[in-house]
Amino acid sequence: MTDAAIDVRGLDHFFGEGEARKQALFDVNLSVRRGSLTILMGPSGSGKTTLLTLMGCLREVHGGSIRLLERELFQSEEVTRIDMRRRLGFIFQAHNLHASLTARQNVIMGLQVHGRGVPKRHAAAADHLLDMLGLGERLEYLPGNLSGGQKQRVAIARALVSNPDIIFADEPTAALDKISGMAAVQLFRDLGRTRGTTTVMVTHDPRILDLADRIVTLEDGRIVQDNVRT
Ligand SMILES: Nc1ncnc2c1ncn2[C@@H]1O[C@H](COP(=O)(O)OP(=O)(O)OP(=O)(O)O)[C@@H](O)[C@H]1O
Repeated sequence: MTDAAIDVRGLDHFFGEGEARKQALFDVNLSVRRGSLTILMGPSGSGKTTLLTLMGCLREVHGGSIRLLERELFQSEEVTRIDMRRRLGFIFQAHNLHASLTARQNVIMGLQVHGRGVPKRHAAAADHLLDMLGLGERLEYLPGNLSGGQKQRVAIARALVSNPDIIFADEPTAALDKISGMAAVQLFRDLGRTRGTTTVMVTHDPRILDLADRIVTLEDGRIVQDNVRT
């Protein structure tokens, strides 16, 4: 097994057709070490989300190569991408919790969509993660009775409960206060150290930069800075 969970080579990406065609990524090269925590930064429109969604098999790769967990995504079949997505955890700003399900049930959904595990262990796994994220007292709450930051933490627990190989997160701490934001990112770091989980996270949050192993900065669709921290 190679040390790279993700290996991006010569990646270009375009949106639109004809006159409206616009290049969003230019010759991006990035190798992400297994178990590491990488932050993607850069101004609005620099291509962070485009890169994250390409690596996360949520878009088709049109030019260049992405090897994800040793599988090539360029010219891959949709069925390969679906299969790969089962090994990934996604955390987006729009947390999309089910309004009629409790915090615990929302997290269990993260396992059921993967068809993973033994059902009677699902609740224990969900409770453990919610507890680690400071929501041990809110297991039975519906999303409508949770604050924005609490909902975001439920979404984080839902992404982690299937024990993904890679976590892709877009501004996961934006709705969180400093302490819960740091705790969530610390959890990603710990999962990297203990389980080899790789995290790639887009953020503008300066409070968590010190927790990253690497900070990659994009501008106008290109990597302009790559700061590996020791
Ligand atoms: N679906 C789309 N159709 C057309 N253009 C798009 C689409 N998605 C992104 N773009 C363009 O691609 C470029 C990169 O966008 P992207 O969302 O990846 O940037 P970003 O760095 O994530 O920005 P933000 O921090 O605002 O989320 C921008 O110029 C954007 O307008």
